[in-house]
Amino acid sequence: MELSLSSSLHSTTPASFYLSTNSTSPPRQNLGLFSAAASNFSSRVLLKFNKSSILRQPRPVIVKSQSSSEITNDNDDHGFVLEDVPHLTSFLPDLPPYPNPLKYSQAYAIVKNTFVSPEDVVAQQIVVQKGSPRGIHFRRAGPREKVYFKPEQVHACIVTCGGLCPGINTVIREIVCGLHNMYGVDDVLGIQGGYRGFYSQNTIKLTPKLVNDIHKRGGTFLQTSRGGHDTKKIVDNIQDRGINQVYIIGGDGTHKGAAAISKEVEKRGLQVAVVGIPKTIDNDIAVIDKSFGFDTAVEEAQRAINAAHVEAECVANGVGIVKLMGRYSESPFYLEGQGGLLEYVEQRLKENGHVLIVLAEGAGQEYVSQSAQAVNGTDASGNRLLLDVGLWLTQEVKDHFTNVRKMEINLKYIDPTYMIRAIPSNAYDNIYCTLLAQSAVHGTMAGYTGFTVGPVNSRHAYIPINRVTEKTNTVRLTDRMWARLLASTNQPSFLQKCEIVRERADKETMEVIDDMRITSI
Ligand SMILES: Nc1ncnc2c1ncn2[C@@H]1O[C@H](COP(=O)(O)OP(=O)(O)O)[C@@H](O)[C@H]1O
Ligand SMILES: O=P(O)(O)OC[C@H]1O[C@](O)(COP(=O)(O)O)[C@@H](O)[C@@H]1O
Ligand SMILES: [Mg+2]
Repeated sequence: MELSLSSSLHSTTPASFYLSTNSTSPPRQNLGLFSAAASNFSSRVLLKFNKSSILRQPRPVIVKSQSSSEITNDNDDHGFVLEDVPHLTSFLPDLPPYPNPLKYSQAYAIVKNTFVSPEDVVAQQIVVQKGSPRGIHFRRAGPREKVYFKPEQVHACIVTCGGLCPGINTVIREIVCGLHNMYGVDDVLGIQGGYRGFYSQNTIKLTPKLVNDIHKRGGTFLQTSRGGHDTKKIVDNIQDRGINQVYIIGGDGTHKGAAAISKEVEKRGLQVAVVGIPKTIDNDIAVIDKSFGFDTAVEEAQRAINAAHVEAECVANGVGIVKLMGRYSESPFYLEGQGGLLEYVEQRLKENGHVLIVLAEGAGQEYVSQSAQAVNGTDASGNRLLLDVGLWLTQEVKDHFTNVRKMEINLKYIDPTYMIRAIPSNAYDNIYCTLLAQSAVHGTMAGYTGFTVGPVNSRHAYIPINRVTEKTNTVRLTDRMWARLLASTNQPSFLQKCEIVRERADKETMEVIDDMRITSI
């Protein structure tokens, strides 16, 4: 049995490490953690349903911000809440609807239920208790009977922002092909180089022929960038070019930018639908089950972990260290003394002859900054710049065993981070990306705007953008998911007693907050 001390790639994970008795098992994915906190709940825009009437109407009727007391007192709908997405008609009431041409498309010719019922919604929580409020729901994604764009009027554009992630090219391809094959839309523009590409780069006309094979390649066909979001310049450009559908592929930062664009579009009263398609290998986007590319990344990470494992077990006192991406890693750990990482590594070496450590790039930053030149900076998008915890840990482990313990070890450090995110997506992610892209196309054609798409409890939904930007998914060390990992790997938590008490207290506080929130729905 080998020790592998790992952090989660899925990092979602605030936790720094996990130990695995089987280094080939992939890190577990984060399954849609409930992310609403009482503090921002009352300020959220909610559409309360009268189920029998409002749902039948194709567009939202009442959108209002409700105080928690209003929510508590309304028992008519058994606590049913729809967190709706904006519709172009909410600020352009005279916009005419048209019959959806989809049923005339080759693909849908024999489909019985072509359109999603306007009454279909997706529940955010599917584990409920008898008598509990019905809770938050999102509109189900999919084609609608009425559309608010004639195909020949559509001037769409696609932009990709932030870090790379397997599957971006599949999403681009499927938006272009979906618009063309399902709706007969021919005018799709690629904005090159991220947000700044709107105002500083050439554009490229995207056709099904041009993008036909791009899903087989890693990266983004359109290039990407960090920083450079200038809402005014971007919307000026959208207006100047006559663009009326904007498909924005990116992570949390990109979605903040998309929200700003959508607001500005509404302020100017433009018929422009803005949709975000959530992307990140960090799998830390709130509400949705899992972000595309994550599955591919986990698979690829295993190759690095396996290699480190082979290297470690084939020598005496072999130590393998693998660093994976995951910016926010908040689980504290310590090196020295009783219960520390070094003591545990030694114990594993004595028991098994080798040890494997997998850590998140965001882990232990406070230690690295003590020994290295602190950068304390941010990248062009405002994300914290990280010091190399892998190199730091490598040095610490070497020093400890060579100089303090006088033990000979054989250490190999592998940093596969950019290799992992630069590969093409696997079959699972390709199917997922196709669904995301087609859902986005149906949503914008139906006139929805300021939304993002993604699976919620396995059903694709239209989610208000602010829901995915207001909070980042993290793995809570006090949740059963983390305990399952510890139970599977038999690793210690590396938390000191006081931290365990603090974590538990946080959990209890969170539970009280959750209770308050549920009561108030
Ligand atoms: N708060 C924000 N408001 C507007 N634009 C933002 C904001 N945060 C990030 N962006 C823009 O979104 C783009 C991508 O953000 P970044 O954080 O690099 O990647 P990701 O979207 O993958 O999280 C960048 O061009 C950045 O300027
Ligand atoms: O070196 P870069 O390009 O800034 O990317 C590093 C970061 O990008 C990521 O892969 C993804 O981050 P985003 O989803 O915010 O783009 C992080 O895991 C990592 O910290
Ligand atoms: Mg991000």
